Amino acid sequence: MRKKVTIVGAGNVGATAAHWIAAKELADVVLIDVVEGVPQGKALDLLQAMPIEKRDCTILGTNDYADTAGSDVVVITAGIPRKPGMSRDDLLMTNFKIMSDVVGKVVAQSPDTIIIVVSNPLDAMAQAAFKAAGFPRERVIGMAGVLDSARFRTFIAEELQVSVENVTAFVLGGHGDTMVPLSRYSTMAGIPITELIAPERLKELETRTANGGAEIVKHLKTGSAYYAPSAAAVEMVEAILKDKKKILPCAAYLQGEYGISGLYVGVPCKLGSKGLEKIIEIKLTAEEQAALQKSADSVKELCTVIGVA
Ligand SMILES: NC(=O)c1ccc[n+]([C@@H]2O[C@H](COP(=O)([O-])OP(=O)(O)OC[C@H]3O[C@@H](n4cnc5c(N)ncnc54)[C@H](O)[C@@H]3O)[C@@H](O)[C@H]2O)c1
Ligand SMILES: O=C(O)C[C@H](O)C(=O)O
Repeated sequence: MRKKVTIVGAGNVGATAAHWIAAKELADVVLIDVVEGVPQGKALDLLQAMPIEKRDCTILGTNDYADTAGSDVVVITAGIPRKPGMSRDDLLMTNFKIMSDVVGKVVAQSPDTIIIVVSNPLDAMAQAAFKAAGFPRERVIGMAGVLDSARFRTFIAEELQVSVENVTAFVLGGHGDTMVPLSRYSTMAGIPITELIAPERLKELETRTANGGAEIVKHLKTGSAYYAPSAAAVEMVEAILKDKKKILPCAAYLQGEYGISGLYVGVPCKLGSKGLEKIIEIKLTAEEQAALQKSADSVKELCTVIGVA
């Protein structure tokens, strides 16, 4: 039997995630939204691309959670995106209400599922979903680090004029201005980029990465990025469905790792069929640890505001 993935929110990120899943023939997809007609229309449109793409996936658009029953993975993208001049934190109250509404309905239909949270502000929304779901931390994971690291990898590959396949990078911390691009653990063909790119230039690439979301919002004006974010969420879905044991930076509920407790923060994680299978602890310098702590503090502030700290 094919795997089943539900995507909550049939907007830009949600519909594009459905597209990537179907294009990779990873699973049958259920696309659900509060707006009537939009998930149905987008799902039917995508379904009609399957004969052309030679992919056998069903794609169902719906407003009824009964259709999501028994999902292996649920990706939550429901929520408003930011516009120019806004920070992700400005979305907190609106998206918290949406998250609280959605998670209960998801869990009622798929009590054994693994939830991947995408809605912003990411780490606080992951924490809200975790508390609302009542699942173990292994089954509620936030997507941000894969996207932020992909942005960093893009800029490094451009800088060094090499294939993106040669570049690995890690961005840790919360998905906000305080995220922590870890140049020391980023490589080109195994060579630390700190040996290849001058420190001042590296700093510029780190800053561009940290502002990567805002750079796209400024261009788009009406919303935020969705091609790379949806591809990032689908990389996590694939790692879980195929039990790949893949190490990816994800927002996970820390219980003492990196000296942080009771909070979602981006760290390197091993993803497999059980969801979050391990948190990888890498040695940080005092400066990196302080930056991670600062980032965690800003996540905690948001969690306190919505009462999920
Ligand atoms: N974590 C990340 O790295 C990352 C990256 C990109 C976007 N995002 C976030 O993802 C969210 C979605 O972005 P988008 O560009 O797809 O926005 P969008 O406006 O295109 O889509 C959001 C969809 O959510 C739906 N929705 C609203 N309330 C709902 C509810 N209660 N139940 C079901 N659906 C509901 C809307 O009808 C809409 O179709 C935003 O919060 C955005 O900030 C996060
Ligand atoms: O920037 C945003 O608001 C959307 C997303 O978090 C991103 O980084 O692209």
